[in-house]
Amino acid sequence: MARILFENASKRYPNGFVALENLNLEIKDKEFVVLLGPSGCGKSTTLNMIAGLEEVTEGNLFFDDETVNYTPPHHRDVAMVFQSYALYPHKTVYENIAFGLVMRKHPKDDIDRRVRDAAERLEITHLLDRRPSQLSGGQRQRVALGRAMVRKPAVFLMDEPLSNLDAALRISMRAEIKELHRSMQTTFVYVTHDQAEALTLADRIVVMRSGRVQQIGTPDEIYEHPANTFVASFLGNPPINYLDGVLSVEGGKVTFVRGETRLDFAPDRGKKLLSYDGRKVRLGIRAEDVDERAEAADGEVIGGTVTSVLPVGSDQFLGLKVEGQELFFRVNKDLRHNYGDQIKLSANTSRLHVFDADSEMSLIG
Ligand SMILES: Nc1ncnc2c1ncn2[C@@H]1O[C@H](COP(=O)(O)OP(=O)(O)OP(=O)(O)O)[C@@H](O)[C@H]1O
Repeated sequence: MARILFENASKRYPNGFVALENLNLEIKDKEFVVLLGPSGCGKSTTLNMIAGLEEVTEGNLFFDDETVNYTPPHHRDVAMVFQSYALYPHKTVYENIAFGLVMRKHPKDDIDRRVRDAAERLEITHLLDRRPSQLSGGQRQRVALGRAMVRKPAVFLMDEPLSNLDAALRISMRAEIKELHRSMQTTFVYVTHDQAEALTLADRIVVMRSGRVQQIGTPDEIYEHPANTFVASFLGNPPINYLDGVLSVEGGKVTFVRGETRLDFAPDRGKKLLSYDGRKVRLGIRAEDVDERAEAADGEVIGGTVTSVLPVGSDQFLGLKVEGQELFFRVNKDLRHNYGDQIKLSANTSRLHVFDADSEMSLIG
């Protein structure tokens, strides 16, 4: 059992740089939490603090009800898988997986049982006598996972474990990591800058920027209700589009206005905006939240000139110049468009996002 709790926790490196500021985060027992954010935002620092590789310089870190601020790594019951795999090159796969248990002086037959059990689950039994140099990247990654698995840790920490793999393997390994979490019934904390990885793996995602948490929530909450433009932009492919304009409220109807473009918010969205008449806002429209109908209703039309048509399998990315700004949408590939065409798309107004123009915080939560 392991619940992890950061309470007002900060990390100041010896050179004075504050890599993490006032983190308050509870990771529940058996939860799969993904720390997501751009390079340098403090993800690895947070993970290393859980592992005990970095000290908490302010605040507290608890495992269950005990402070572990000063508990050394080997007393924390955590196992960590790194991006680099960190395998011993001169040891066989078997010896690599067994290493942690040998160091802890486990009985030989127990070690053998655990190594073979992990190898079987990871489908690498036939590789047990090989050395790391004789393995593919995906196989090395499995060995690194096996080494962590045999320890049966209370907390499993992973720092970008898939980023050295090619795209196809990354997707299949994601499924394996998810299955591993299900079968191990252990707390997982996973670091990545890859939004797709976070959305597929996490029970909850912690979005970070410059050492500060931006939002904590389920993948759905983060995607559907981004707290600010940073979070909104970080998830979505192609990224969310923005148009700056003003809100107009008339007779209970809330409309976004920018030049000729007028979009009426669907009532459920609009009711949260009734007090914002005249407010300068940044409208967010996700790439997939448009469709093409013969007649888009008034208050739903996004019209513009086609600037690019990029097929991506069953869909296409469509560049559209709207009010002097280039927006990108994802539409069905069967829609035929050419560069320079004047077209009208219909916005799904129940899914529009709206942010304050200055603070960039969501106005609809
Ligand atoms: N030992 C250190 N001394 C000073 N600053 C450090 C040290 N280690 C990391 N930093 C800084 O702290 C910030 C956070 O680093 P961290 O490794 O946690 O980022 P990250 O989000 O994991 O990034 P990446 O995805 O690139 O690994 C960075 O700006 C980094 O330069």
